[in-house]
Amino acid sequence: MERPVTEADLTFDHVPETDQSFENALAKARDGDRLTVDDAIELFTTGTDSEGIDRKRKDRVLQAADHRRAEQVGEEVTFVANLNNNVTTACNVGCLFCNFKDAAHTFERDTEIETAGFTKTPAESREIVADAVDRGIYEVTSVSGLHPAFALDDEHRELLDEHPNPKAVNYKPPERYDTSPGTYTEQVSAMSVDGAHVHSMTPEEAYHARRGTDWSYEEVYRRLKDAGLDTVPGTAAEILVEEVRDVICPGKISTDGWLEAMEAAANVGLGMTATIMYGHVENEAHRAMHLQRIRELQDRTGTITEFVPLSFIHQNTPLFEHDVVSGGASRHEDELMIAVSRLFLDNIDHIQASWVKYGDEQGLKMLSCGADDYMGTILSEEITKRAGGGYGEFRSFADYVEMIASIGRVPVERSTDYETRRVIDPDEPPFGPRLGPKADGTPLLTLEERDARVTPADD
Ligand SMILES: C[S@@+](CC[C@H](N)C(=O)[O-])C[C@H]1O[C@@H](n2cnc3c(N)ncnc32)[C@H](O)[C@@H]1O
Ligand SMILES: Nc1c(NC[C@H](O)[C@H](O)[C@H](O)CO)[nH]c(=O)[nH]c1=O
Ligand SMILES: N[C@@H](Cc1ccc(O)cc1)C(=O)O
Ligand code: SF4
Repeated sequence: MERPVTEADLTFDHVPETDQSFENALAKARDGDRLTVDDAIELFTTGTDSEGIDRKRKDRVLQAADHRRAEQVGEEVTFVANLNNNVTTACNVGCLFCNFKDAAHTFERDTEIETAGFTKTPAESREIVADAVDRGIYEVTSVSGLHPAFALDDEHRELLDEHPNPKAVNYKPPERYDTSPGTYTEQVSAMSVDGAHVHSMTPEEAYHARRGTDWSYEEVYRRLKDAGLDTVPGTAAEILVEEVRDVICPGKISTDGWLEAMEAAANVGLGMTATIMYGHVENEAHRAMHLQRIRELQDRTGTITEFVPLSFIHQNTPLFEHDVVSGGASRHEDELMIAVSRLFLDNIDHIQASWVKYGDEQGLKMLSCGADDYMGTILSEEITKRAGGGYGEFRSFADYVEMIASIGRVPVERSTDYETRRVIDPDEPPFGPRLGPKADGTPLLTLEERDARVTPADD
């Protein structure tokens, strides 16, 4: 049954209305012309001239995107041997789509409440990454809550300790907490084990890492790069339109702030991904405007290696629990999101299909709707799982090769920046990984499989 939508009620200035026609927009997409926001709205809605998604028109959009993918990047499907290591769930930003966070006061020493979350010290992060590097991974993705004790580095810590109003800058000293996350630079350098690629520090985290100072984002990212940061995850983007952010994440960095931080990361020579988190309160006009902001950013920087559509996982989130939304995107909307991203973002080579969000079967389908990257092994997942997603936390190279070969495409192991690639022959197991400092072709196993291997038999 449809749940009633509450009053906050979502009357938006931007609505999916255009002077364009679906057929014109599709013709432009097929010809490779640069699409406008109106064109994208027509493709997302399969025509604003009719209600709902028209299946036949949708299939034509997906075909155009699949065709563009083949022209632009060929038949290879890439993936990476990586680990997610999130440092802390402590966060007070209060995004209404998020259930990853735990209220920061539950982590304090003198509280009666037992926290449901976690914080890792830099030494703990290092151990987790070192163990995964031994298993063959070579990238660590690390995104975290904005723990009030986190500082960029020792100098930032001193400034925060001397700040006249620490509360105003969301700071409490590490002594107040059971476990201290240390500083961002300590965490980044701890995770750079044996040259593992560190993919971390979203614009929202970079904002936290300069709070209470007059440092530029360039200054922050430069220090992080010196500590071992390699690339930046373009999450925290959500929908880059203020009227949507006002509803789903009023406490978060603004659209302009996000763009400024990303441009600064690019200016100091860091590569990055970009994302959209869709399927909640936004409409097709917002999705199209978001794509335009990403395309303009890439025109200025050229440093975005891939675009990752993140389908909103609704089950355990405040937006769903408070009846602001009645669910996430439909399968048709998911497919159109991938396809229109491919057609609109003519300056970004790779579109990722996230199996964490879509599952294996639908993730695989996305590879024929415009996507050409199939994410990574990740070994651990907290954000989607806590939101109620149930598609698991690990894909082995054997799974990847089997799935990709089953749709007649070519499995390719890649580095995070796509600079290094290894084409895998599905007839030549074991499949690896092979690109990491300790990756020798031994298959990555689930922890259970690994334990079963090293535990001697009882009898
Ligand atoms: C959980 S945050 C962690 C990093 C940092 N706190 C930040 O906001 O950038 C990372 C991203 O996860 C995504 N995310 C969070 N909750 C989600 C949900 N319920 N469904 C889909 N994506 C979600 C959002 O795009 C968010 O920016
Ligand atoms: N799409 C999701 C990712 N993507 C991260 C990738 O695996 C990889 O780090 C990136 O391609 C850079 O090389 N990670 C998640 O945890 N959840 C996702 O939905
Ligand atoms: N997709 C991001 C990383 C990420 C995405 C979603 C998550 O839930 C967590 C992390 C990137 O590749 O840059
Ligand atoms: S999305 Fe990030 S900033 Fe927002 S509440 Fe979740 S962890 Fe905090």
